[in-house]
Parts: sequence; C-alpha cells; structure tokens
Amino acid sequence: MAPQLTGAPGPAAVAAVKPQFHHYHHHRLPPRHHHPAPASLLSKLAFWSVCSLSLLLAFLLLSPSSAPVAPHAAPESPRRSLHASPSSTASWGGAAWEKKVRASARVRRPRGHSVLVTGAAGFVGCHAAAALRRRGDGVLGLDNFNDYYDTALKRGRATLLARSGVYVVDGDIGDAELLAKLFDVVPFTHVLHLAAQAGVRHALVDPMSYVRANVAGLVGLLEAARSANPQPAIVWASSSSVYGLNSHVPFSEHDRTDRPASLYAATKKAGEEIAHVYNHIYGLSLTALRFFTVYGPWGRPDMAYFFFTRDILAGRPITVYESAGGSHQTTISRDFTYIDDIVKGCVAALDTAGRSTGSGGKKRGPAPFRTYNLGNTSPVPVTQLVDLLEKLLKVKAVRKVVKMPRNGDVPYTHANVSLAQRELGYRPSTDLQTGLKKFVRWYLEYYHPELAEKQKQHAGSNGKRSRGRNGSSSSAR
Ligand SMILES: O=C(O)[C@H]1O[C@H](OP(=O)(O)OP(=O)(O)OC[C@H]2O[C@@H](n3ccc(=O)[nH]c3=O)[C@H](O)[C@@H]2O)[C@H](O)[C@@H](O)[C@H]1O
Repeated sequence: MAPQLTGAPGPAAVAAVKPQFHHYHHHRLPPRHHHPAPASLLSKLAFWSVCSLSLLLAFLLLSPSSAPVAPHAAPESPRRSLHASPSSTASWGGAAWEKKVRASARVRRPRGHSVLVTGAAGFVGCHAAAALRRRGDGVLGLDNFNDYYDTALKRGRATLLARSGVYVVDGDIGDAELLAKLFDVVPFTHVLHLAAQAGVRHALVDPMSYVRANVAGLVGLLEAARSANPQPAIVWASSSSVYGLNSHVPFSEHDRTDRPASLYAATKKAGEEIAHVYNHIYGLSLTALRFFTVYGPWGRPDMAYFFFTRDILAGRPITVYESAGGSHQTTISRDFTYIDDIVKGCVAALDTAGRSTGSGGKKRGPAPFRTYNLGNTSPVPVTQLVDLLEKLLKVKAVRKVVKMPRNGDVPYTHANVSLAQRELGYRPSTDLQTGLKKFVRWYLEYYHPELAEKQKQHAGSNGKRSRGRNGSSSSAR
C-alpha cells in the first residue's frame, strides 16, 4: 500500500523539488488611531512603554513554559522552544493559507472522510496520510518538525505529501489557537492523531518532552476536538509498550497495562486513560491503536533496525542486547510490524469508528471507545534481525553483545490481534525478511544511491547468469 513513498528519491532530489511554502503571520494588530499629542504626554508614554517592554522581556526570559530545555541541548545552550525545530518557520493564518488548508482537506470520493493527520511528517503519519489521499479522502497534515531526529527526513516526507496534494501545516498540537482555527476552517470528520514523542530509551534523556507531547499535547488535541462542531472521531497511536512487565503472551487487550517499564509507556498509558475521560464526559469517539515496533521505508532513525543498518554499513560496532536473566524469556525479541500493515490498520480503524455524539462541548449519548493491538503476531529475536540485515546489506556486523540495561526496554513483545482481525479486518501480511528487504532498498536509494545502483547491477547480472543456467532465458535462443 505505502510503496508509493517507498521508491522515493533521496535527500538531494527531494531538496531540489522542495516547494515554496508561504508563511503568513497570524498576529493581527488592532488598527492604530493617530491623534496629535502634547510633548509631556509623549514622554510619559515613552517612559511607560520602556517599563512595559522591560517587564515583558524579563517575563519571557524567566517563564518556565516559554523556555524548556531543548533535546540534546547542553544546559548552557540558548533557550528555544522544544516543540518546534530550530529551522521551524511555524506561522499560519490569512486567506491564502486557509484556501490551502481547505483544498488539502477537500474530500474527493463519495462518503469519503476529511481527516486531520497530526504528526503527518512522521514515519507512520506520512504513510497513512498518503494512503488516505490516494483513495480520495481529504487530508490535512499537522507537524511541528521538531529536531528529535533529522528534520531533513521529515521535510522530505512532507515534500512527498505536498506532491500528492497533502498540505502539512507547520504547527504544534500544543497551540490551542491554531487547533481551534483548523477545526473552524474545516469540519473534519476524523482525526488520526499520530503526533507524539516516540522512543523508549530517549525518555531517560528528556523526560519532560514525553509529558509535553504525549500528555499535554493529547489533552490539547482532545480539548479542541470536543469543542469542534461537528466533533470528529479520533483514532490515535498508543503503543505495545503499555504492556510493560506483563508476562502473559501473546499480549491481549485484556492483559494488565498498569506496570509500564518506561516513562514513554507511562505517558501512552496515561493517554489511554485521558482518552476515556473525553469519551465519557464529551461523547468523543476514541480508538487507541497499540502499535508493535513499526518499521519500513522512511522509518525513524532512532529505532534499532534503522541505526543498525547505518552502523553496519559504516563498519561501526552495534550494541545488541541480550536478556539480563531472571525473566522466563532468554532472547530479546520484538513483534516487528511492517508499515503497510499498520497503515491498513489505521485506515480500517478510521472507517469503522462510530461518530462522536457531542455537540457544543456537551455529550449527547454514548460514543465508541475502542482499543486494538496492531502487531505482526510473530516475534523475531533481535539477533535474527541483525542476521537478516547482514544478508541484505552484504556486510558483516560488528556485534557488541551486552546485557540489556535498565533503560525502559522490555525483553519481549508479541501481539494477539484477534480483536483487530474481528472488528477491523486487520490481517498483517508482511514478514520481517520481506519488509526489511523493502526498507534496505529504500535506505540505500535514499542515503547511498551509488551503492543501490551497484546492488541492482549485481542482482541483474546474477539473474542473467541463473536464467542462462536454466536455459529459460530468451537471450539463450
Ligand atoms: O512498539 C512500540 O510501542 C515501540 O516500538 C519501538 O520501540 P522498540 O520496540 O523498543 O524498538 P527499538 O527501539 O527499535 O528496539 C528494538 C529492539 O532492539 C533492541 N536494541 C535497541 C537498541 C540497541 O542499541 N540495541 C538493541 O539490541 C531493543 O532492546 C529492542 O528489543 C519504538 O521505538 C517506540 O517508539 C514504540 O513505538
């Protein structure tokens, strides 16, 4: 499904076609009225202006909410917003901007949805937005392009979406004014909420970013949605990590989720409880999807399969965790799930989401509240993931095997997807080898086009040779 994004060009080519984004400032200054004023009045005015400006400056510098510490930033670094990337040009508003927003969200098929996709420049977001757009749904993206990982990759994804007619607004889910404006301009039928602070281990480095994006950000989005008219149905990304220390396998939606092993997991679990509140009080239709280690082309560079690939190619050692013992599992394994399967699950969840029932911020009746596992149902040891990468990259990895540190990782994940199968028609169909092959092909084309070309030629000449041996090639005649 997603391969339209799969064979996309690398950073250089993407930059070459980078569209000119138009930015409009939303500050509307009140009209000025000019009256001649006496000199004493003018000097008083000047004095008080200086005082007010100084106070404002002091407030801005000291206010904790306006000056969070940036991820990876040394304490002495200049303060800037955590949400937006340093290159962010986040600004919005104006008639032309609204026109662009409306055009992107315009539905192009009978009974199609109009979907706001948050985190649209993210990995799952870009694939899901592209799939929805391909079938004629109206899609508007929203992303803050933060610098948790390479912003060029995020801009590249947004550029591809722009080419297919999806506009990604550069803005933050924490911006209540922007969200209110978006719901005002477009009567969204659905929200696919994928904007989040991802990554299990990074929570040790920057815990507050998880609280801001996954708790405060979610509440901001739900606040905007419950006040919207009509209220949209919301499908959002929870995580397999909510199962935490649960040892009952495969993980079912009925299993315990009250023992998270990481702050990331705890914020996702908190999100599930918060969602319940908005369903209960305001009648919002809410569906949480527990994703299991999603991988594929245009993936996230902070995930193991991605940086293992990078480091193996560079000849750098990779750290492979093995069980720290004490648990009944001996091998660290993940239920790696291919992006196309996840996208199918997202789309099915949107299609089957019943309506929100509230209006004017008031609940009018019960609304759906659902939770589904979206996994692959087939856990693979991380050591085997490395074996597969070695085979596909044709490079031997330099493995450094260490006991899994207590960094928030859990030893094992395995999804039971029978509920999603029954209610969403979800059937994952890509095994790890097939999915990794597609990832590696994309990775080489994107980062190492010369290597990709070499591999292609090698595969071509091998193909010719083997056809020759079989005597079935037309060139043998
Ligand atoms: O399903 C989820 O909800 C989560 O999936 C993903 O988390 P994980 O399943 O932990 O994937 P990922 O980090 O790629 O580690 C994969 C394996 O490599 C092991 N691992 C990791 C690093 C390392 O240096 N060595 C190593 O062996 C590691 O111990 C693990 O066994 C998302 O990142 C997360 O955002 C969330 O969506």
